[in-house]
Amino acid sequence: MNFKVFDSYEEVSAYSAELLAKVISEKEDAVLGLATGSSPVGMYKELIKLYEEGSLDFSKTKSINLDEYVGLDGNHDQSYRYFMDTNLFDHVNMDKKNTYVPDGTAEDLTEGAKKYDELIESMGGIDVQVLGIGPNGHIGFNEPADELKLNTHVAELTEETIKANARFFASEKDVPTRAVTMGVGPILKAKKIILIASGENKAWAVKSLVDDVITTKIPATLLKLHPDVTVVLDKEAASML
Ligand SMILES: N[C@@H]1[C@@H](O)[C@H](O)[C@@H](COP(=O)(O)O)O[C@@H]1O
Repeated sequence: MNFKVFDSYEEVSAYSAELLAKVISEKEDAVLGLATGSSPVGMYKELIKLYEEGSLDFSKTKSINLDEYVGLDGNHDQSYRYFMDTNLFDHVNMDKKNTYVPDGTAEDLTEGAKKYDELIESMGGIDVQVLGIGPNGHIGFNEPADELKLNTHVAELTEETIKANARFFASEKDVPTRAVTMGVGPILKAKKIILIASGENKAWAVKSLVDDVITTKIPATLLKLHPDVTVVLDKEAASML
């Protein structure tokens, strides 16, 4: 794992955008594994800037997102589809039909999850996967547990994650309790991974990335098995390293 620590979130965002832009400049039809949450918002802003300056072209890229809340359709302002549209897709020349987010309203969620894995395979896998990290070490919605799921599946959110994400909803009881998430399989199969973390509340989870332990109780520790992970941090998130 390669750790990069910056003084500010702005620098974290600019550096992460640079890494992603490099992948696109080397492969114009790159498959981008994208994430939601507050961590990558600044990176998306930087990518839009690069696009507007004419130094980045998304026309041939495809994207596949990590997760989506069960029960929220793409028009709900807290759905991850809506997040991606408003934070990135609506502002760059990406063909919307090449952007994929799991369907949290599918009648048969299990079947939908299976199809999502087939879709990832049919795209030839993910060239670069962007990740945030939960304060408890979750990635996507792969929550700490005795065992983890390999493939895309429906996940129950932990109490801690519901609390952490409540800030985006009117109240805690409005936070969906389930989500469709990629399993750790497709994440670890991505050719390259960029994990972004900022703020002191991520310091504990970030610290778990540097010791000699891999545990499903802290899903992000599985990333230690991957040969090309860059962890981009501000100094608060790096404060326990
Ligand atoms: N499912 C998402 C994750 O994909 C995200 O990485 C994490 C951190 O979010 P944030 O970046 O807002 O701290 O929490 C959410 O629950």
